[in-house]
Amino acid sequence: MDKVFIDGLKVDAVIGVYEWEKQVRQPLVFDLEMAWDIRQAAATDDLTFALNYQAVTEYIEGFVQQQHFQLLESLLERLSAGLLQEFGMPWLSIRVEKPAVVPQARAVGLKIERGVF
Ligand SMILES: Nc1nc2c(c(=O)[nH]1)N=C([C@H](O)[C@@H](O)CO)CN2
Repeated sequence: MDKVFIDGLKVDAVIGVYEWEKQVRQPLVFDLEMAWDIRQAAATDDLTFALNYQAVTEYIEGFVQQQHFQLLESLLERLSAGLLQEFGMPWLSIRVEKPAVVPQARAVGLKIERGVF
């Protein structure tokens, strides 16, 4: 299956389990791979038949800025469910980094896959 990707999407979010984290916005960085058969878009040269990565980007920005979760797990589970429903891709892989929150590490985070590949 073909894949559409978004790499290094930075969105500021209120997220974290500690009290100080509920008072500030922290950067999150998302990487996505989304399964999509690109052949109809390629044959017609028509965005209507493509998985529009600009629209996906704007959906993620809106979702993350409106939600206030403690755990990255909660954010990714709900965000991936929303993306599958809104855009109809059969499968996605989504990775989120919280840079610089754990001083010993460059970044921490998680990666999940949802849907059927
Ligand atoms: N698996 C997870 N571990 C941790 C999370 C998380 O969301 N998922 N969050 C935190 C804190 O909020 C972190 O930002 C600071 O240590 C800790 N561990």
